[in-house]
Amino acid sequence: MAVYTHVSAEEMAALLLRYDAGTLTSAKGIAEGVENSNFLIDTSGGQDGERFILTLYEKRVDAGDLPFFFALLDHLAANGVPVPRAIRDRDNKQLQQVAGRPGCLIEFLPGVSVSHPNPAQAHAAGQALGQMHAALTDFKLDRPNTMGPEGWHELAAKCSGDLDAIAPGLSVRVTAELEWLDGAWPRDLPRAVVHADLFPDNVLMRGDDVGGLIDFYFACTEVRAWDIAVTHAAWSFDNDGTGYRPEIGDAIIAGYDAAFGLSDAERAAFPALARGACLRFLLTRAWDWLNTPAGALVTRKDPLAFLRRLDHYARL
Ligand SMILES: Nc1ncnc2c1ncn2[C@@H]1O[C@H](COP(=O)(O)OP(=O)(O)OP(=O)(O)O)[C@@H](O)[C@H]1O
Ligand SMILES: N[C@@H](CCO)C(=O)O
Repeated sequence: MAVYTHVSAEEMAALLLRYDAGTLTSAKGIAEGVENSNFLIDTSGGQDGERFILTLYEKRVDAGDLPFFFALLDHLAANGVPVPRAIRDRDNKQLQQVAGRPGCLIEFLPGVSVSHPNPAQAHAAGQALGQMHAALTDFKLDRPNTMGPEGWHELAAKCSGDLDAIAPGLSVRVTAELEWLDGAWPRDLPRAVVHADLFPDNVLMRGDDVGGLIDFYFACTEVRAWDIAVTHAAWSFDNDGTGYRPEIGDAIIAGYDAAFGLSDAERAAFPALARGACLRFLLTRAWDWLNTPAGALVTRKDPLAFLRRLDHYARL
């Protein structure tokens, strides 16, 4: 369960006083996620009550980047992409301090995250990613990718020999992969702001349709086709990283093609982009595996599930 910071009912009630959102009727910590603390908040607002998400930013989110993320969500929502906006309080402020941390009240979107997507859902997710990229072609802000090629080197150096405690030989494998990616990374492809973390748990489905895209806190300026590689790697395998599901991978690409499309150069670079995606999640999961505080209410994610995906893309 991702709740790193406890927020008392009194603190939540006091926060709600800043908004035209009614008074607190219930609050629950949300089980999913590993990065931030999230709470489901119900209030007496509206005709039949209103529902919100309260997010407290932890770990990898730098509070200085929050204005970028909020502007991105506002831009996407204004262009018809189903994303949750950060709500403005009566003073027009989106960013708050809650229980000593940066936090924000966010629109609640209906839908569920699927853990074993079907091809229609994968097609819809690929299409939603393409629509998001289309809507971002005129988005003017930039944010460097802290989880890009340079970040992988830094993270690998910080984990160093401890990687072998996760799996014997992992350290050598990561070093070899970094070297390969240094040579193969396609630096000349078009760059844009990308989501960079569009896992199934960040897509809220309503049946086979996309009801919402959430969790933009790794969004950054990067090779745009990296986003489709991340999404492909995240969706197209069983959760433990075995069993590539070609019908899912193909549906993701087909959905994306229908909404935005990949150039020949982007298609040619796909194996390298996908290997970079796998290394990114292997390394962040490995770091978390080795460093999650014992008392945190969080379920660590398996780094080796992305080593197995990496093996798949390396065979292409
Ligand atoms: N705007 C929203 N509307 C509805 N549910 C939401 C919303 N934002 C978050 N959630 C719920 O909270 C869960 C955790 O949110 P989120 O994925 O943003 O957390 P995180 O810790 O940043 O996760 P991750 O590990 O994927 O980076 C989601 O899986 C979803 O169930
Ligand atoms: N989506 C990521 C967590 C965010 O870095 C993972 O599953 O490892």
